[in-house]
Amino acid sequence: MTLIDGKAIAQQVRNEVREQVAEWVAAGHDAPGLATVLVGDDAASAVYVGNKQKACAEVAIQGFDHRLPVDATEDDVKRLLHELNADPKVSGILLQLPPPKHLDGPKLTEEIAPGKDVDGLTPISTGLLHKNLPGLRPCTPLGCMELLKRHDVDLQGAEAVVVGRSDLVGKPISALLLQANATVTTAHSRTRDLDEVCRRADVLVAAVGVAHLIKGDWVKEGAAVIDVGMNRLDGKLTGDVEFDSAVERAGLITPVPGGVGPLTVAMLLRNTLQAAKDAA
Ligand SMILES: NC(=O)C1=CN([C@@H]2O[C@H](COP(=O)(O)OP(=O)(O)OC[C@H]3O[C@@H](n4cnc5c(N)ncnc54)[C@H](OP(=O)(O)O)[C@@H]3O)[C@@H](O)[C@H]2O)C=CC1
Ligand SMILES: Nc1nc(=O)c2c([nH]1)NC[C@@H]1CN(c3ccc(C(=O)N[C@@H](CCC(=O)O)C(=O)O)cc3)C=[N+]21
Repeated sequence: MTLIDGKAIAQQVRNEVREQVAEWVAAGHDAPGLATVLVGDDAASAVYVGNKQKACAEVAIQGFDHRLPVDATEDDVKRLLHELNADPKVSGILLQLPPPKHLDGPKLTEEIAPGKDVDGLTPISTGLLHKNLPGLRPCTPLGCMELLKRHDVDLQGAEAVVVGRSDLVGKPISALLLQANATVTTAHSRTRDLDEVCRRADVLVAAVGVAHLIKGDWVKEGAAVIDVGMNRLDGKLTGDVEFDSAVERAGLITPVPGGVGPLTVAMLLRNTLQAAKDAA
């Protein structure tokens, strides 16, 4: 059994991005810029945004940290997003989700210019993904693929099961696995016999948000298990997979924390550099 070290792989990716940013700047271009937009004062979201800004600084991407009050209106957010769309120093824009309840996150996301959509969540980016055309892909799904790639997991003809079908995670992961020639099943809350479906998986991705939903004996012997879930259980961060029992059967598995999470941030940096290059 191999434990996937997400922190170490994320560090490798960040080192690569730092070198590529340095080359880009040395060639006479402006440093790429990432604008994060946080509406309200949700503590967890503030931590995530803070991590993203720190990661930018580390690779010499310019960070623009925008905070709007919890009572900001739809027009306030749209106005800021439009300003950022027009600002040549801003290569990428990330609207932290979810916003306060009175705002519609997916609808506001649509205001982001497709070329600056480093989260890969606008309908244009989604369309490009599903047509396998060049574009910006969502960061967490990219991070999952990077982990599989760096561990040489053969996806050709592999049985992949993704549990979860959200626009942010489940659906785009399924699309990327399909493009990599896996045979993909996307399971969700209405899926019958979820345990049996999971047992088929050579590659099992859990993106649900229910602590320890996926039991150890649902894991096929030797499978690669990617746990995207981030759940608080008894004050501790834990995944969607019952790790202690799954580890007995998996060939390869991500821990939570220290698995997919760090890759999400690293892929955001890579996307920001890509956006800057595509805009030049
Ligand atoms: N590591 C990282 O970087 C990131 C981690 N996350 C984490 O990933 C998890 C998923 O996030 P997200 O996709 O946004 O969550 P959503 O709540 O948007 O989607 C959850 C999905 O899981 C399905 N589901 C819910 N309950 C069950 C069940 N009992 N059995 C089978 N399927 C079920 C839902 O099905 P249905 O569609 O039928 O309702 C839905 O498709 C969360 O824990 C989140 O915190 C999210 C983003 C990044
Ligand atoms: N527009 C938008 N884009 C996102 O990508 C987005 C979002 N909104 N809203 C919320 C989710 C969640 N998310 C995480 C990113 C990194 C970690 C992460 O770095 N986790 C670390 C440490 C976590 C900790 O210790 O608290 C780990 O797993 O090791 C977790 C979760 C991005 N999201």
